[in-house]
Amino acid sequence: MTDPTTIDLSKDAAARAAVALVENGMKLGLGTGSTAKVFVDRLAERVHAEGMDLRLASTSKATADQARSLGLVVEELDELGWLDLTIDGADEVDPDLSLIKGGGAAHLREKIVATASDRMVVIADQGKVVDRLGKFKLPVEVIPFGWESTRTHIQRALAELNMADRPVIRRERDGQPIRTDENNYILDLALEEIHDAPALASALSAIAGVVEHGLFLNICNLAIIGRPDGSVVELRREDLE
Ligand SMILES: O=C(CO)[C@H](O)[C@H](O)COP(=O)(O)O
Repeated sequence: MTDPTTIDLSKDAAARAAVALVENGMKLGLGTGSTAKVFVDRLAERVHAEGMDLRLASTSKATADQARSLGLVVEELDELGWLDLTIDGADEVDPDLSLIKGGGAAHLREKIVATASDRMVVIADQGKVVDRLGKFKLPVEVIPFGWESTRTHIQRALAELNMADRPVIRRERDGQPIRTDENNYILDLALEEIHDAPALASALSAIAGVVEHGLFLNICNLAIIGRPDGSVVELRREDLE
């Protein structure tokens, strides 16, 4: 576990390294979360300092608002078509560059944007690197209509994979279910260890009412892991192949 006092330095190191990957003229996807927020801050500094010409799409309303507040122009993904690069955070990164995302309830748009990009780069602190996915609760975005039936289907699917859990609906402080940018609910799955992520991903995707789960498999090309001393470690997909 990373010491919380050093996390911001780690995030800043990862964000700065990611900003260095951005080239003038790129179409760029902006992620969501506290690490992505640092990246957008650093990106805006570089864009203004160098007069860079970028076209940007966002994975959430929150990031779009932040970027616009910093003087960046954010367009709809469909106006840009295909992106060169998306830079985003993650909740867990394993040695195969498989990810859990959705801690910020944005994984649906995050997955759409990342998979509409030539490359996805993850930025994170060391605390996100795990040997096996699953300690972080796996978020699953579901349609509000019939969500309790959807939860029952998820529970049955987990049982068939020898995983036991009763998914918990994510709530706001006032007790209301949180709503995603697409107005859906989030169910969080406390699985502890995911032994067969592709099987779990397929099982979840096959359930009516599930919009998207937070497993990102074979999507991330590079993970930049920031360290408190300002250095970074890079985990690359090419090194795995
Ligand atoms: O998936 C996400 C949002 O849905 C975030 O990228 C993930 O939760 C990491 O966030 P942070 O950088 O704040 O730890």
